[in-house]
Amino acid sequence: MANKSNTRCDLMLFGALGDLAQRKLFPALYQLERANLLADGSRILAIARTDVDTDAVRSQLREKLTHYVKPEEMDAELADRFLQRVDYLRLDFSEPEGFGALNDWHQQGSGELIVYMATPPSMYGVIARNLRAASCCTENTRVVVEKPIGHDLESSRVINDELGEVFKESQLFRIDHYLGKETVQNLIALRFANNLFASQWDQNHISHVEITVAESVGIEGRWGYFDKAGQIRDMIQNHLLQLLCLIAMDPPSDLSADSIRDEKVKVLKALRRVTPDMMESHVVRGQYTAGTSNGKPVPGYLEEEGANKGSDTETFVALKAEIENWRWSGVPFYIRTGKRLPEKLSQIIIHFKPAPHYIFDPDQKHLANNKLIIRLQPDEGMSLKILTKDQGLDKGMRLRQGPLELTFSETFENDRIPDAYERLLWEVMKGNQYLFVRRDEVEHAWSWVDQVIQNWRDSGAPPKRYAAGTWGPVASIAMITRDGRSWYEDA
Ligand SMILES: NC(=O)C1=CN([C@@H]2O[C@H](COP(=O)(O)OP(=O)(O)OC[C@H]3O[C@@H](n4cnc5c(N)ncnc54)[C@H](OP(=O)(O)O)[C@@H]3O)[C@@H](O)[C@H]2O)C=CC1
Ligand SMILES: O=C1O[C@H](COP(=O)(O)O)[C@@H](O)[C@H](O)[C@H]1O
Repeated sequence: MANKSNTRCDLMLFGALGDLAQRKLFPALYQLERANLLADGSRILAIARTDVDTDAVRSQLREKLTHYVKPEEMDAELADRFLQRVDYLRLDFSEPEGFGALNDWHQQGSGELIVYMATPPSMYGVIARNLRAASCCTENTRVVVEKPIGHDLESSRVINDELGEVFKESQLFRIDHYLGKETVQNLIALRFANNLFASQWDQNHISHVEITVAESVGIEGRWGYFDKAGQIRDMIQNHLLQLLCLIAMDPPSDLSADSIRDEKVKVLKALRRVTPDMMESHVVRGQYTAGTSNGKPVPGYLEEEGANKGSDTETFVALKAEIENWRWSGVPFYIRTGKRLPEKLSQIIIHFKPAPHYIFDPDQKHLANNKLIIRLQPDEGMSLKILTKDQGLDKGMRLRQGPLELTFSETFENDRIPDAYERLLWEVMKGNQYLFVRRDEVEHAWSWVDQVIQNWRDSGAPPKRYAAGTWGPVASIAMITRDGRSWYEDA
C-alpha cells in the first residue's frame, strides 16, 4: 500500500508502560506501520517512570506485540523496523525539571508533535503545565487524552480547565474508543446514507430502542481503578451515551467534527433527568457474585484480587433513558452494560412499531414488529427482521419472521476490520477531530450521570447481586417487562 501520510509525526506517549499503551496503543501503532501509514522519520518517545533503558523497552514491546497482534499479522522484520522508531525516557510526570529532555528529543526530529496521555486523568493538567514550562508545545501540537475525563462534572471541569489553560479546544483529542470502532462509525453511514431508514427514524415508526454492551470479563486486575469508577462512570458516561447519541441525533449538515458534535450535544441536553422517584422504575444497579464464565468457575467482585470486601461499586447498570424532543417523545431507550455477563456482545436493536391495521392471524400479532439488529461486536453486521408468508399449501397466510442479513466478514470477506485505536491514532495524525469528544459533550454526559449517582448515594441502597455468567440482576428484566417488552434474544 502507498504511504498515504505525508506528515511526519513525533509521538510522545506518556504512560507507555501501562496497560492501555502495551495492550492497545503499541499494537495499533504497529498496525499503522504494517499499513505503511507511518511516514518515514516518524518517531515515538515512550515515557514512564520505571528505571529501564530503550533496549529493554523495545524487547518488552516485541514480546507484547507477539502476544497482542494476531499471529498471521505479526512480522518480525516489520516489528523490528517499527521498534526502531521507539525511544524510552524515564520521567516522573510531576517533576518539571525532567521535561527539558522532551524538548531536546523533539528538537532532534522534524515531525509534528502529538502528545498522548495514557495516564490517570489526574496527571493531564500536570503534564500540560510541565510541557508548556519546557516550551515543548506549539499551537499545532495535538494532545490526546483518555476517558474517563474526571470522576464527575466538577472534576471533569477542573481537568478540562487545566488542559484549556495550555491548549485550544481544536488541539484536544478526547478519546472514546467506541467512536473508533468501524461498526460504530457505520451507524452514521446506516442512518444518513440510506434514506430508507432516515424516513422511519422517529417516534412515529419506532417503539423502543435497546442498547446492550455486555462483557464476559471481570475486573482483570484493574480493581484499584474500577472500584472508584464503577460501571456507570466506566461505560455509561462515555461509550453507552455516545452510542445513544449516534442513534438518536438529528442528521448533521456535513461530516465535520463540529456538525456531528453539535447534534450529539442536542441529544444529551434533551435526556430526561432521572429524579429520585424514577429510580425504582428506570435504573438497576448490580454487582456480580461468584459464578461461571466460559464454563469455568470465577470469583465474585468482592473476591477479586485486591478487593475491598465492603465495596458496593456496581459492575452492572440497566437504565431506561428518555429523550425529550419531537423525534423521540415516548420512545424509551433501554440500555444495559455489565461485567461477567454470559458473553461479549455489543448490539443495538431498533424495534419498529407494527403496521397501523393488522389483518393476519391474531395469534401471531406479537411477531408484527420489524426489528433492526445492529451487531457492533463480535460478528459485526446487521440483520433486519421482516415478516414473510410461511411457505406451503397448508400454511394459509401464516406469517414468519426472517432476516435480511449483512455479516461484514461474509459480504466483504477481504476487508480487515481495524481496531478502534488504529483508526483513532490515524485520525489524530491527520488532525481530524470528528471521532473525538468535545468538552461540552463530556460535561453534559457527566451532568446526566451525576444525578443518577447522587440518587444512588441518597438512597443508600446496595447494588443488586447477580451470579457471574448471567444477564444481570432479575430487576433489569423486570424493568423492561413492566413496559410489556423484553430484552432481545436471538432465537
Ligand atoms: N487500560 C484500559 O483498557 C483502558 C484505559 N483507559 C484510560 O487510559 C489511561 C491509562 O490507563 P492504564 O494504562 O490502564 O493505566 P496504568 O496504570 O496501567 O498505566 C498508567 C501509566 O502511567 C504511569 N504513571 C502514572 N503516574 C505517573 C507519574 N507521576 N510519572 C510517571 N509515570 C506515571 C504509570 O507508571 P507506573 O506503572 O510506574 O505507576 C503507568 O505506566 C487512564 O486514563 C484510563 O482510564 C481508558 C480505556 C481503557
Ligand atoms: O473503556 C473501557 O472499555 C472496555 C470495553 O471495551 P471493548 O472495546 O472491549 O468493548 C472495558 O472493559 C473497560 O472496563 C473500560 O474502561
